[in-house]
This record gives sequence, C-alpha cells and structure tokens, in this order.
Amino acid sequence: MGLAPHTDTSLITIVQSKTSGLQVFKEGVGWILVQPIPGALIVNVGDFLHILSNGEFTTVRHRVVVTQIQRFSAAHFYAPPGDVIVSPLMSKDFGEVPRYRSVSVKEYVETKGKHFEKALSLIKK
Ligand SMILES: O=C(O)CCC(=O)C(=O)O
Ligand SMILES: [Fe+2]
Repeated sequence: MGLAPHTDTSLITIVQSKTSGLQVFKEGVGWILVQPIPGALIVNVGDFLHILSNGEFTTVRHRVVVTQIQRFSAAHFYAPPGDVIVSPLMSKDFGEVPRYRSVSVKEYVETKGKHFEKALSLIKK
C-alpha cells in the first residue's frame, strides 16, 4: 500500500519502518527518498508545529511509494486534544507578526478533512 502526498495533522509524527518507500518533498529539489536507518526513528513536523512556530518549522509534505510486495511501518501521531487553541508563538525567532490565526485543534482537523491541502492557507492571516 502507498500513500498519496499529504502533510500530517499532528504536532510531530514519529515513524518506525525498516522498509523504504517514504519520500519527502523539498521545494526546488522534488521528492527525496528517506532511507531507513536501522534502529533510527523518523520525526516529521506536522501542521500544528507549523502553526505554533509561525511557519518557522515547515510541515513536511510526504508520500509513500511502494515498490516491494510488503512494507511495514508504524506512524505515531502526537497532537493536542481537540479543545486546545493553537496560536503562533511570537518572538524574535518565530517572527513578530502572526502568519496564522488562532485555531482550535478540533476546528483545524475539520477544516483539513474538508479542504485537505488548502487547510493551512485557509487559516492564513
Ligand atoms: O509509512 C510511512 O512511512 C509514513 C506513514 C504516513 O505518512 C502517515 O501515516 O501519515
Ligand atoms: Fe503522513
């Protein structure tokens, strides 16, 4: 089974996999294969960390392309509970002007369900 290009609706996602197939999209480069390293975990930045960091930590667009018959992976999604409000942090590092409006986890998950890839741009200020 493969997975279509998407970003995760999480703060971070931790992926365990011994088999290759995961690819991440890098602007100006294209799709890059993430080679599994024995014993290592893959940590992906999700949409909520993107919002929280005011876009400093970019949510990672990724997909899974399967070439072998069997591929095993376990993805662990870490996200705050639905009633938590996620707002961009304001500081010298993250910027003085919020690029996103505050949004509850529940509202963002619903927006993502309806509008998929457009969800982040829909909460842009
Ligand atoms: O299986 C993988 O390597 C990644 C899975 C994934 O991206 C997801 O479940 O959202
Ligand atoms: Fe994912």
